[in-house]
This record gives sequence, C-alpha cells and structure tokens, in this order.
Amino acid sequence: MIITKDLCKVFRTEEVETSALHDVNLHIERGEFAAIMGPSGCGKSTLLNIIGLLDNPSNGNYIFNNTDVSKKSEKQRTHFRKGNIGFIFQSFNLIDELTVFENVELPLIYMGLTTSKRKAKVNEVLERMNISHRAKHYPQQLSGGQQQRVAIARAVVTSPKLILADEPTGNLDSSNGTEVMELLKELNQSGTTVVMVTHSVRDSEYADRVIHLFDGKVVSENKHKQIKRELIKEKL
Ligand SMILES: Nc1ncnc2c1ncn2[C@@H]1O[C@H](COP(=O)(O)OP(=O)(O)OP(=O)(O)O)[C@@H](O)[C@H]1O
Repeated sequence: MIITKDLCKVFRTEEVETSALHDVNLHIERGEFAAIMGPSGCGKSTLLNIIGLLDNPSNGNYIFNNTDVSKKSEKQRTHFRKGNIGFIFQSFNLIDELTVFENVELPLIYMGLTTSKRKAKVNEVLERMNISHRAKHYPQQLSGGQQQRVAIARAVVTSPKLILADEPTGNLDSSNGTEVMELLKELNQSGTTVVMVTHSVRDSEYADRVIHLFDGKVVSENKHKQIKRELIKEKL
C-alpha cells in the first residue's frame, strides 16, 4: 500500500537548509499496523505528512496504492486523500464552533453525500465510538478522551483504507490512552492499515512493526514478535 524509495525532504528557508528525511525506504503492506518512533526532530511528522499526502518529498518516490504520487499537485493530493486517508492528531483538531455530530459529518459533506446518508453514517460511527450520547455537545464540553473518540469517528466516517495517527494518546491519561489504542487496534483488525507516530513504548506494542528513525534515516525496523523473542532470549 505504501512504498517509499530513497525519500528525501529538505526544508529551505532564506538562512538555513534542514534535511528532515534522508533516503527513507519503506514498504508498508495493506492491513499492517506500523509505529514510527524516534527522538524529537528526527523527522517522524515530516514522514507522516508525506505518507498522508499533505506534503511532497523533495526527492525520491512515494508510491501510494500502486500510483507514484511523489510529484502530484496540491489539488491532486487532496483528491487522492479524500475518502482514502483518515487523520488523527495529538491535539484532536476538532472545530470548536461545530457540534460533535457536525464535526464528524464534515468529511461526508466534502464527499457530496446526501443529508440522509450522512445522518445514517455519522450516527453509526458515533455509536461505534461510544460517544453518541454527546452528539449535540461542542468539543469544549467534552473530556480529552471523548474529544479523541470524536476525532477518530471523524477519521473513520468515510471508511478510509489508511489511518494516520500522530501521537494519538499524547494528550490523554493512561486509561483514555488505552481506550484510544484499543479502538485503533479494532480498526486495524477490521482491515484498516494504521501508521502511527508515537513516543510511547506501550502504544508501540499495539503495532505489528516499529520503524525507528534517527536524524531523518530509518535505523531499524522491528517486528514486535521478533522484539519479544529477543527479550525472552536476553532473560534466559
Ligand atoms: N516547515 C518546516 N520548515 C523548516 N524546518 C522544518 C519544518 N518542519 C520540520 N522541520 C524540521 O525538520 C526536522 C524534522 O521535524 P519533524 O517535525 O518531522 O520531527 P519529529 O520527529 O516529528 O519531532 P517531534 O517528535 O518533536 O514532533 C526538524 O529539524 C524540524 O525543525
């Protein structure tokens, strides 16, 4: 589903040039749950933004669903994203002026669905995220965990094939964090590919694979089962 070939990203301002990604080669299969980890500034969000077609690489190729999208225009990228990719952010990114229902409905309006189809889909997904009793509330009237459940509802309402999550539990306490991770696991088990940036080792354990970045380069890719085997070996 996701193939990157020698992917590079350079940010240029008048004074400085920052190489944020350097020859990143990745292959993420459909249905996989991958975590991206690494120290602050190593390029995790930059990589997620390129994978999510929010930004283009400076060099190299990005093949999404068998199409080379490395050099697509902003308009073409928006078209590719629509209905295909759902985003979840650390700070929820809900619109304060809209109710829970209206926030979740928004992507369906962009997709041109009729009012009745939108209503059915939004209600179904709010039910699934266990937040339908707050449909008429505004984001500021909800707890952090509830806001993130709404953000997940908004991300999945179009049934995207790919969910990208940037530190989804970063602003949550551990019990709300666990709930969010369980929801992501459920989505993955029902066939959605998940790519998540995280600083949390505990969250990374939900993933099939952990991709470690350092200074814009992939330094290791561990399958969790392999990590666990190595830990057991160490203990013996
Ligand atoms: N728009 C930009 N303009 C210039 N430099 C940028 C821009 N975005 C990111 N960078 C630089 O690129 C590098 C990678 O940034 P990025 O945000 O991808 O790191 P990160 O691993 O997600 O960090 P964190 O864990 O702190 O969120 C950093 O050195 C950062 O300063």
